[in-house]
This record gives sequence, C-alpha cells and structure tokens, in this order.
Amino acid sequence: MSSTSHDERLSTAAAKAGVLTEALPWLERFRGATVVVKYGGNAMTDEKLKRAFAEDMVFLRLAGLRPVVVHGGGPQITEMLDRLGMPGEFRGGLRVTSPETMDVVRMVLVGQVGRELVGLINQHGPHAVGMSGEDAHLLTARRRNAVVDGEPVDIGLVGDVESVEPTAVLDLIETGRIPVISTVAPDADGVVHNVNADTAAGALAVALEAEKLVVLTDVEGLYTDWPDRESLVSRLDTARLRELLPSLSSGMVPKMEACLQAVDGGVPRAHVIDGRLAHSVLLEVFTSEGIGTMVVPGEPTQRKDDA
Ligand SMILES: Nc1ncnc2c1ncn2[C@@H]1O[C@H](COP(=O)(O)OP(=O)(O)O)[C@@H](O)[C@H]1O
Ligand SMILES: CC(=O)N[C@@H](CCC(=O)OP(=O)(O)O)C(=O)O
Repeated sequence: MSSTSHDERLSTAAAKAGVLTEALPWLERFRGATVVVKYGGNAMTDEKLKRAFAEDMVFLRLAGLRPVVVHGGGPQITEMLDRLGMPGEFRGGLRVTSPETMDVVRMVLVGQVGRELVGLINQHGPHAVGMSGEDAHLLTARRRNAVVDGEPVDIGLVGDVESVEPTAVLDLIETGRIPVISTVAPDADGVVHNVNADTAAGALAVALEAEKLVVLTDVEGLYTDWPDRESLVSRLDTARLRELLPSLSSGMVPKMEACLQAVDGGVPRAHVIDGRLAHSVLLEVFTSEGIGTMVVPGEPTQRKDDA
C-alpha cells in the first residue's frame, strides 16, 4: 500500500472524526431540548429528501433531543384541488378556503402528508405519532380577518391560533415519541379551519417552550432584498425583523412572522433553513456555523458563539 493512500485514509478518518467531535458541544447543549421543526410542502417534493428528513428526526430523538414535527403541504393541496377540478387561490400568502376546499385541505394534510411522514419516520422504529390540531384540543383557531393591500378581504375558513393545549404533545414527548402535527384546527364552535403551518409552528414552539424553531423551506434563508442573491442574511434580531416584515412578500411573510412570534414568546432561536439540502436539520443543530437565517432576541452578536 502506498504512503499517499495511507495519508489519504488518515486524513479522511480525521475529517470524519472532526465532524463527530464538532457535534459534541451541541449534543451536550441540546440534550433534552424541545425542537419544533416545520417541514414545508415545497421542501417535500423529493423522495430522498423526505427520507433524509425522517432520518434527521430519528437522529435528534436518539441523540436525546425532543423533536416535534409540524408539517405543511400547500403544493400537495393545490395538486389535489387541480385533480378535482376545484379552484385554488391565495391572498396575502394564505389560501382562500371555502367549506369544500377545507374538506380537501383536511384530507390532504391529515390523511396524506401527515400519514406519509409518520410512515417514513416509523421505518426506523415505533417513534412517530400523527395528530392534528383537532386532537385533544391541541389547537383552537380564530377566524382570520385578512387585510390585503390595506383592504379587508374574506379568505373563508382560514384561522389564526387562538390557543394551544399542549398536554397531548407533551405526553407523547415524555414517552419518547415524535409528534407529527397537521395544522387544521377547530374554532370555539367546532368549525374546522385551515391554519397556515408556519403560523401553527410558531404558536406551538412558544407553548412547548421549545429551545429552537426550525423552519424548512425551498430557499437558502431570508433575503432582505429578494430576489437579490447577495442579500441573504445569516443572523438578525427581532427588532430588525420587525422593520423588515412589511417589505416581505407572500410565502416568507408567515414564516418570518412565525419566527418573530416564537422569539418574542421566549424561544431563544428561530431558524429558516434550506430543506432542499439533505440533512439540513442536522447541519443546523449540530454544526458550529449552522445554516440559513437565524432570528435571535435583542441586539446581534457574533453568531458562532451561540449558533
Ligand atoms: N425575502 C425573501 N427571502 C426568501 N424567500 C422569499 C422572500 N420573498 C419571497 N420568497 C419566496 O418564498 C418562498 C418560500 O415560501 P413558500 O413557497 O410558502 O414555502 P413553504 O412551502 O416552504 O412554506 C421561497 O421559495 C421564495 O420564492
Ligand atoms: C391558510 C393556508 O394558507 N394554509 C396552508 C396550509 C398548508 C401549509 O401551510 O403548507 P406549506 O407550509 O407547505 O405552505 C394551505 O392551505 O396551503
């Protein structure tokens, strides 16, 4: 065997050991921490990525963290509406939801997307349990009064989260399960509403006193001047985010509102990361640089200290 290949093997081994030891401080820091992970429908299109996401959730759990999955499924709902020949319209980033559309939203989120994620995670063992906002009073919705371009608009059965009753999720976490939550929720009269998954994830992260909210989407993070690729921001505080919010468009609005709500509500870190990158959650949680955009309270400091 040549000395070069021996050197190569040594350096490959050192690199592998480096990856593992880099994770050690984060394993220590996040042991027992609840991490709410929002998995957006746009990051769910590739089978390999979905399997990698499921592996990441199992990895977090086995590493002693407490992952809670909140999933979206906007593109999957749109596809089903198309198949059924039903209209699909968004106003201000939210789906206009008639009672007929609501039936499809519920069927796709709870019966299709949620089930698929539960199945993928459970290929690794009996970890995941699916539930929706309807289960055990988990989420109560309040009909949203939407305003688009300064005008009030009726977007139908779209809800904000009025309250969270996290006991059922906490019970599951305590017994070592990974809750997988679909974001349909009844209002106080029992009428089921369509709740944007980012909005629900933000509210759940606060109610569960999560250590992190991690939002997976199909872009590298937040661009302060979208679509200028130079304007990707790796870290910002809530004051800066509040200033930026009015200038953001469509899909990013509920995401960044959710991050703001989470951090304002006591979650120390909220992240928007690129779900098109396999194992992006592991990279965010267990590496020193992290990835994507991180929202923190107060004034910005050096990111590496506390990514
Ligand atoms: N300022 C911005 N920074 C990043 N992405 C933005 C911004 N403004 C709009 N977007 C768009 O928002 C999209 C993500 O939102 P959305 O499509 O709702 O994703 P998801 O299904 O993951 O919830 C991005 O793919 C991008 O096209
Ligand atoms: C009110 C509203 O817009 N609800 C969303 C719920 C799904 C969702 O949020 O999915 P993503 O995370 O994949 O966008 C919808 O109907 O598309």
